[in-house]
Amino acid sequence: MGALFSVAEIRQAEQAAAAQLAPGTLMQRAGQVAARIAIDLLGETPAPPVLVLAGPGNNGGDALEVAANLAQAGVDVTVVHLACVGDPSAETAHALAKARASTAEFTDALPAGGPWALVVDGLFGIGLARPVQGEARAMIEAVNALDCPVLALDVPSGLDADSGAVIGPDGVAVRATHTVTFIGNKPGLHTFGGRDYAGEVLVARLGIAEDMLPGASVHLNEPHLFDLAFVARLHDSHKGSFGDVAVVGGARGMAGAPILAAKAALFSGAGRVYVASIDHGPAYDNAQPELMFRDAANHNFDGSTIVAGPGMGDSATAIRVLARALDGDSPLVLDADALNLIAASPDLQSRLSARHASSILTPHPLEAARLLGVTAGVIQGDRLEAAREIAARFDAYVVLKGSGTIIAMPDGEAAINPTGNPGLASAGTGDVLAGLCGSLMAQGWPARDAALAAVWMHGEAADRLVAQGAGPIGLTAGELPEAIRAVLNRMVAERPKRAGQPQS
Ligand SMILES: NC(=O)C1=CN([C@@H]2O[C@H](COP(=O)(O)OP(=O)(O)OC[C@H]3O[C@@H](n4cnc5c(N)ncnc54)[C@H](O)[C@@H]3O)[C@@H](O)[C@H]2O)[C@@H](O)CC1
Ligand SMILES: Nc1ncnc2c1ncn2[C@@H]1O[C@H](COP(=O)(O)OP(=O)(O)O)[C@@H](O)[C@H]1O
Ligand SMILES: [K+]
Repeated sequence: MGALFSVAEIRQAEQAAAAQLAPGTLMQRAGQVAARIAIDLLGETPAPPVLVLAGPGNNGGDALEVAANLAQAGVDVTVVHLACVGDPSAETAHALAKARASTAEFTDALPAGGPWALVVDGLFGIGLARPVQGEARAMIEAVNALDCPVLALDVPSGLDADSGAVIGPDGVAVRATHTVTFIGNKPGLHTFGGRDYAGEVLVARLGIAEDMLPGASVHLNEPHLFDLAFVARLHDSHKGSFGDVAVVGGARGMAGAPILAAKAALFSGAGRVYVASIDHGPAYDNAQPELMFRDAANHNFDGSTIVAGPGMGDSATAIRVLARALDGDSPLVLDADALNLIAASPDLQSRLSARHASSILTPHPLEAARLLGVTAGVIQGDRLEAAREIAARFDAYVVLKGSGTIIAMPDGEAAINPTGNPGLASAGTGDVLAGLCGSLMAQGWPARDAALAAVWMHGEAADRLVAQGAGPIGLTAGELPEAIRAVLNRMVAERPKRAGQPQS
């Protein structure tokens, strides 16, 4: 469930399956299933024509199969086919002959006409090797200017199915409303540009047996991955049963960031929440008087889960307190300035690598870039690989934030998060996520489950707020903790009653 496969893994499965089938079977199945989806998308509306774009390779072959199937179903179809330089594959040649023999109308250039009821994008799939240029590029730009549903076959043309990056320094890709992806789901449809370019993703296995695909090391982040960690509360419990969280941060001028993290910890069930301020912090927070304020330099963190970084700054005190936190045996969440300080200090890096207790690192792409000594562009170019590299380097759980957040485990497993929306793109939402991660660990959750669940619930909370009209425009970080509380309580209530300590 939710497995994601690299292009190399899909290619292997495709070859193994094709060897056992009559030539062209997989392409015909792809054409049939995509045509059915196209007909569903057309709905009841009679008959503006469907435009099918067929590229030079086998993705184009799929598109030609779709065109033939749609024509056979009585749909008015126009096909633009970009012929390949050499000979097409035998199955593509066969699909071309079939489409030519159908009622589908072929034209050489993108017709100026329309309106189209639907565009089917079969220009390029997983075989795209370089940036799209020339005629195909002009077609993609024209399709992106249309206001109709677009069904991409396998992958939106121009998108890298492994990474979610548009191929090329100045590349273009089709912005689809729907993508039917073949054989197995692909990571690039769910992270970085993937969510914007792929739209709704449907997986068509093409009848390929599960055992033809390798065991996946990457999955969509779904509740079944962290289900066992949800526990109902016993009546016979007290605040000490649910752990202490200490948020370390709040240098001068940045006192709000740790308060947001602390509020998230409080609203997600931590028993006691402290804000340990780097500079002299407030005595208390009028809006959240449950929070206890301490001076970080003198605070004893023993027994607390530490969330270090929100608004922490780079003072000598910040470095000293961070070194102490890294050396201790408390579970630790490292965010924001804590990550920047670690990136700049080989000494702090070795303290992090040497930890025995769990650490969750929550970098955004620029913080990840600093940790690896590269640019944010390099990180975004392969988010999965970047998150895994940081996890391996520091033997830690890594949450690489952004659209399609990656959660990478030190053992190489990874997940891509499907919840959340651009309402989260505002200051402070990352502080809330860090506080939530810390709170779940303080309540006894293993770091893996805490990272997966925190990211999922944080996004789900934002999605619920948007559904209520509180975003995406103008959604504030301060609104998230209450929405997260609702998500968390619902998750616990909906699951089989399991009281006591979380299990994994
Ligand atoms: N062979 C089969 O039986 C099956 C093929 N399938 C489809 O086949 C696709 C993969 O097919 P291919 O390997 O032929 O690859 P694609 O069709 O994705 O693209 C490769 C073709 O595009 C050309 N090309 C690559 N980059 C280009 C660029 N920037 N500008 C212009 N031309 C460029 C190549 O020379 C080649 O002709 C999958 O994505 C899937 O849609 C699936 O239906 C599964 C079954
Ligand atoms: N476009 C988006 N879609 C989904 N999630 C997003 C988007 N933009 C930001 N987020 C999420 O919002 C949070 C932002 O965190 P961060 O960049 O650290 O901000 P800050 O430091 O201001 O709190 C992360 O959880 C990130 O994954
Ligand atoms: K495509």
